[in-house]
Amino acid sequence: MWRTVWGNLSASGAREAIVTPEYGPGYFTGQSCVTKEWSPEALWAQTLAASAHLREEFAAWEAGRPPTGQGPSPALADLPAPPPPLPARVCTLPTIDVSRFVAGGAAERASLAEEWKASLAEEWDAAFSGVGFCQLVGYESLLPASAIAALREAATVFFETESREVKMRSHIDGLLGYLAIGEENVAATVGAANRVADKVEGLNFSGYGSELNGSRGWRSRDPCEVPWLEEPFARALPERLRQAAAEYWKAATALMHVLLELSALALGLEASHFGPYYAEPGCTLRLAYYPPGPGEEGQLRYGEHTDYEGFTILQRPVEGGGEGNGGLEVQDPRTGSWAGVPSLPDTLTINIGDLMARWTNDRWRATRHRVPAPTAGSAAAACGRLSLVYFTGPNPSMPVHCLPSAKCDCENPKYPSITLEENVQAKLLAAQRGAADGA
Ligand SMILES: O=C(O)CCC(=O)C(=O)O
Ligand SMILES: [Fe+2]
Repeated sequence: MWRTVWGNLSASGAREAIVTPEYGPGYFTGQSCVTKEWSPEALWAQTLAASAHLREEFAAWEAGRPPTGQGPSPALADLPAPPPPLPARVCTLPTIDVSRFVAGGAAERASLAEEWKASLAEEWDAAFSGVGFCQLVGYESLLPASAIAALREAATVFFETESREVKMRSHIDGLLGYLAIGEENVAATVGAANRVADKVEGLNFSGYGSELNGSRGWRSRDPCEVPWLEEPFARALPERLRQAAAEYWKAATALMHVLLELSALALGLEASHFGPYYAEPGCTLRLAYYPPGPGEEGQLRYGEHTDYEGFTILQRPVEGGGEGNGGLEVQDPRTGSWAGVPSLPDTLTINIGDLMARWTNDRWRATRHRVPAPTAGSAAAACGRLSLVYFTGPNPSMPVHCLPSAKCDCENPKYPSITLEENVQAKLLAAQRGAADGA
């Protein structure tokens, strides 16, 4: 957990010095974490060399005494420039094959060999306790390639050929429905707003309204129905896209329920543990279209962030993960360096959101990720990129607190209970504040 030991290091341009038991001390600037390009060793050396005061604060923190909050330290003005950023790397995530697990219904899953299930559950737990991401294969019996292809095709036609006027018929409030370029600066949700808003267009389908757009609650009485199907913003979409999104929603929801059973087993809980929380789940399907071109100086396709909810089911185009190709990158939380994540055909990427990290008492990790701009003139910059992002989450108004599992150290919960709605709203407010001060 990050701890602030001393705020307002204004002499160095940093706002906070932070110390973590795992990664050592470092600095946050007003807009982004400069520590992310520094190795823990370099940070440690720089910090200690730069400020005797900070050293005292760190010692106080280690000894359990409160920080003095005094400052600024003149020595910090002389901080040497950080070392150059580490080159981006390509990282391979654990690949998990769920074909046997998803093949039948709950009864078939219950009859699978316990040893085999335990080993699958262990892989699942290890992926999310480690990097916080995995690549999923063998899911097609629930989310068939045809549902993916139909939605990719209809969404590509929408984003690439419809006029702004047609798109804006589905615009609501910049949160649900259509989002134009310039409406999101997602890095503001982690206090690292970029100078220029993200170069992305979006189409968000959600089962819930929110206070922010004046309509709260589950939109459908029947949880098997697609809750947003009759909403005016969905009705305003080309019919082929509305239907393709509805088919994808149903299939991805079915996959989510089975992955929740696997998650429960992985955390040492009854397979059905998550059922009541997900009867009217707080899911959002986000279609994200990143137009061609490198963007402006300082502009990303989608800035660094963690997802807000349970786990995310991400369907990406096939991409190599190389530097400058404008695809997904994840951050190594120990060093802050970024690595591209290749995407192979018939593979989904699954990652943990904040709420699930909190629900597991931080056993599972919500890892920062981003989509940088492609290099100017590259083949990647010549094409648009489409992702189908299904954010899964429990009923937005059901409080979640540390899961009753020894694996989550439930005797020592780190956080009070919270609802999905509160968590998401806190992030949105942070984003608004960050966007106002930052970008
Ligand atoms: O487009 C991608 O690969 C990632 C999108 C993403 O991280 C998100 O929508 O939260
Ligand atoms: Fe994300």
